[in-house]
Amino acid sequence: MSQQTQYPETGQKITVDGNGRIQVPDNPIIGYVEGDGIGPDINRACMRIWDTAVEQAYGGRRKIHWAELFMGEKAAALFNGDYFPDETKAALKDLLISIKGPLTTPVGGGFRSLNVSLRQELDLYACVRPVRHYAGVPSPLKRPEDVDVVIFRENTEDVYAGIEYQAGSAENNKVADFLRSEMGEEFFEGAGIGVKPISPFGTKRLVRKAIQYAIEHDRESVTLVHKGNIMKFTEGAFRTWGYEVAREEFADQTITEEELYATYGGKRPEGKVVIKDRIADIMFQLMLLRPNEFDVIATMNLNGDYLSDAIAAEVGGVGIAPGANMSDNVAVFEATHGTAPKYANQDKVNPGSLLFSGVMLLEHIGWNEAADLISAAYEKVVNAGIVTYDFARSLEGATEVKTSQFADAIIDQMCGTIDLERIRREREEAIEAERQAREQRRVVAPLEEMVASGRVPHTVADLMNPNLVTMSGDTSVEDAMHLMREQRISSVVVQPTADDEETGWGIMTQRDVISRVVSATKKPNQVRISEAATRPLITVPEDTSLLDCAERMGSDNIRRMVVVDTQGHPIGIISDTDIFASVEQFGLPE
Ligand SMILES: NC(=O)C1=CN([C@@H]2O[C@H](COP(=O)(O)OP(=O)(O)OC[C@H]3O[C@@H](n4cnc5c(N)ncnc54)[C@H](OP(=O)(O)O)[C@@H]3O)[C@@H](O)[C@H]2O)C=CC1
Ligand SMILES: O=C(O)CCC(=O)C(=O)O
Ligand SMILES: [Mg+2]
Repeated sequence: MSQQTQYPETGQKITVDGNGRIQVPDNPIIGYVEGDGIGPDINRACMRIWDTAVEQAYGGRRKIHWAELFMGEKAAALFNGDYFPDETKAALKDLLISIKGPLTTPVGGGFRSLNVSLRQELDLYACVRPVRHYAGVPSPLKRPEDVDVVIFRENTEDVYAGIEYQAGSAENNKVADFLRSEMGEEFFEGAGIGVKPISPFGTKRLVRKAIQYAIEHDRESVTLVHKGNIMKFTEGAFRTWGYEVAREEFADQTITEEELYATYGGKRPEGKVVIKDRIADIMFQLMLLRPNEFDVIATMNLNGDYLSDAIAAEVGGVGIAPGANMSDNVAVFEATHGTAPKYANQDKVNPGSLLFSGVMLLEHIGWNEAADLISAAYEKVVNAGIVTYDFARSLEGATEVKTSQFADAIIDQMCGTIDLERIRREREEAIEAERQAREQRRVVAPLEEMVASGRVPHTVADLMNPNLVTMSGDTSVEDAMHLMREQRISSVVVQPTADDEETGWGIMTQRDVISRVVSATKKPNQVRISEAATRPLITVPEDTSLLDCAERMGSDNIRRMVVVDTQGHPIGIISDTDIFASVEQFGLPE
C-alpha cells in the first residue's frame, strides 16, 4: 500500500474459500470512500452508528477495522488530479467489501462518471437496490408498506458503456458516415451518437443473480423490465435472454406468468418463482398503483437508474434508499443518491441511504444482529418524529434534527439511553394541540368575517362546515382511516350500499373505528365502513334555526349533526363547538 492508502494493522482481510464463499474474521478490514459533497457528513454519522451497533450486538467480540480509500475530489487532491487512483481499485478488489459515499460527475462533458468506471473496471455487474417502507417514514402513497422490491440493475452495459461520440468530432463524423453510407440509416445532421450494447452474457448473469436472490429469499416473482417494443434488439433481447436463463438454469424453481394462469389457474405453486415481464413505461405507473404485484425486478442500466429513484420516492425518497454494486465476490455498497452539493458540510441531510447500505453490508457478512439493531432503532427514532429536514417537510409535528443529531438519537436508542416513548407522547400532544387550534380557527374565522360584514348567523346553514366527506359504504375502514388522517377529519358520512338501502345514510367517527373495529380485534382492511357506521344518520335541515338545533343537541345528547338540503342530501356538518363559538361571539340565537 502507498503512503495514502493504509490498512489498519489490527484488522484481518476478508477472504474467499474454495466454494467461492466469503470468510469473514471477527476483525475484518472494510474499505470506505468518504465521497464528495454531503459524503463526509453522512459518512461520519453512519460510521458512529455502524460501530455502535457492532459493539452493542457482540460486546466487543467483533469490530470493523476501517480502511480509508480514496476516490473523487479527495483522491484528486492527494493523487495529483487522479480521481480514481489505481491503488484504490486494487484495494477495493483486495478487501472484497467496501462502502462508499456519493461522487460528483460533471454534466455534458468533463471526466467520466467515477461510479460508472468503478462498476465497469471492477466488473461489479449487479446493482442491487432494495426499496421497502419503514414505519413512520412519510410517503405520498396510501399504503407504502405495499412497496417491498429489490431492483437488480445491470451495471456494466447499456448507454452507460461510454460508447458516445460528440457532435462535430472526427469520431462522430466517421460513425455517422458509416451508418449513412454502409447501413442506409437516416438521422439529422450534427446529431450526437451513443451506442447501447446489451449482450446475452451481461443480461444472463444479471438475471441469474436476480433469480438466485428470489429463490434464496423466498420471493414470489422476478419481473424483467424493458422497452423491448421499441428497442427490439437490445431491450427486447434482454427480455428474451432473461426468460431463457430462467428456462435453461432454473426450470424446476421457476414458472412463467403465462404458465401461472394457463396451468395453475393463477395460484402460484409453493416454492416456485414466477418470471414475468413488463414494458418500462407502464412499470412506473404500476409501481405507484399496484406495488404489491412486484417483488424482485431485473432490468438494464438506464431503466434501473430511473426506476430506483422513482420507487425510492414512494417510501421516503433517495435519502433513505440503499444499494450495493456486486460481482460474484467483490461488493461496494453505496448511497444511491448523489452529492447534493447545496447541502455539503451543513450537517443537514438524511444519512439513511448510506446507513441502510451499511445494514446491507452487515447482512452480507452475516452480522445480522448488528444490522437488525440499526433497523429497529431507526424505526423507533423516526416514529418518535426525530428526522432530518427532508422527512420533516411532510411529517406533522416532527422534530427536525441535523445529520449528527439523528445519528446520536439512533445510537442512544441502541444503547437504551433515550426515552422515545416520552418524545412520541410529546409529539402526539403537540399534534393534538395543533388540531384543536386549527378547529378553533376554522370555527372562529368565519364568525369574525360575519361580524365584520354585519351579518348574524341564524340557521345551521350559516354556521355549518361545508367540507363534508362522504364515502361509499363499500369502502374499507382502512381506506377511510387513511383519508381521515390525510384530511384531518374525525368522521365521514357513509353512503348506503345496495345491502343497506333500508337503513340509509350513516356516519363513521374515529370513536366508531375504535369501538367497533379496533377493540373488536377486526382488521380495518377487512371491514367495510357500512358495518362500522352509526345509523340512522342524525340530520338537521339547512334552514333549522340555531336555537332549535341547540335544543335538539341537548335533548338527544349529540355533539354533531349532518346538515341536509331540501332533497335530504348531506351538504355540511354542524357541531356543538360551532354553536358554542357563535353564542360566545353573537350572544343567544333568536
Ligand atoms: N452514486 C453516486 O455517487 C451518485 C452521484 N450522483 C452525482 O451527484 C451530483 C448531484 O446530482 P443530483 O442529480 O443533484 O442528485 P442528488 O441525489 O445529489 O440530489 C438531488 C436532491 O435529492 C435530495 N437528496 C439527495 N440526497 C439526499 C439526502 N441524503 N438526504 C435528503 N435529501 C437528499 C435533495 O433534495 P431537495 O433539494 O429536495 O432537498 C437533493 O437536492 C451529480 O454530480 C451526480 O452525477 C448522482 C446520483 C448518484
Ligand atoms: O455516476 C453518477 O454520477 C450518477 C450515478 C447514479 O445516478 C446512480 O448510481 O444511480
Ligand atoms: Mg441514479
